[in-house]
Amino acid sequence: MSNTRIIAISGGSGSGKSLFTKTLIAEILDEGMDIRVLCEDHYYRDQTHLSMEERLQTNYDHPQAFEHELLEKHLAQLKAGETIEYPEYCFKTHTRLSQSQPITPASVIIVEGIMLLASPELLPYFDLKVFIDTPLDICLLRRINRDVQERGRSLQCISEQYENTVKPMYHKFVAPSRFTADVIVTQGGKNRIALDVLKSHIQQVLK
Ligand SMILES: Nc1ncnc2c1ncn2[C@@H]1O[C@H](COP(=O)(O)OP(=O)(O)O)[C@@H](O)[C@H]1O
Ligand SMILES: Nc1ccn([C@@H]2O[C@H](COP(=O)(O)O)[C@@H](O)[C@H]2O)c(=O)n1
Repeated sequence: MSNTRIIAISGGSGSGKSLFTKTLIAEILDEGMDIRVLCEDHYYRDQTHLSMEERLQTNYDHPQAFEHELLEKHLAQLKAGETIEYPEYCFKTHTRLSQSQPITPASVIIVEGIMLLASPELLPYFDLKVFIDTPLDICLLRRINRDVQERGRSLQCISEQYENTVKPMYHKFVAPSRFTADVIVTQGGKNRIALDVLKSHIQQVLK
């Protein structure tokens, strides 16, 4: 049986999943531990066959927007001690890139993403499920800054997407998925006590 432990970190867009995960990973790697991180965003479906206009119509906040079949396969492979080819995704073109990156197995794998806990097919892979619970207005403010600076979006495009898909899908899929979590974290990516709790859990697992 595999000793690999998979930790899922979920929550709304802008809730602080990436910051929480990056902080955790940096501190754990500093201590020389064996850990990898996967981001659900890399598993958005490829859309190279669609026009830009069609890509802009896609609902990126629905579980079907992700190729969860591939993520599931990769989690099974990592558990089985196999190396995976981790896809790359571009938020500016809304497509998957042609290159991928090999990721070798490790004792602990952290996966972060909005729909992880809303996807029943993925739940059996997770040994620990964490939900970052941040009020939606704070998520939106953070998302505006990030999407303008890093994802090449205009304010108009951000507000239309928020009204049409991000907000309704958050209420339909993401918010209810918190009830599947083992741990709920408030205050986003800067919750020092939650980071310490997760770190000591991982240290226990790796003993
Ligand atoms: N507790 C926090 N306080 C202030 N800013 C935060 C906090 N958590 C995250 N952020 C910032 O908010 C933005 C979105 O956070 P991020 O971790 O990328 O969210 P997610 O991965 O959930 O979409 C980033 O610029 C991040 O640095
Ligand atoms: N082509 C895409 C793909 C996704 N999005 C948005 O990204 C959000 C999820 O990523 P986080 O890092 O913020 O968790 C999701 O809410 C999608 O709306 C996009 O805008 N374009």
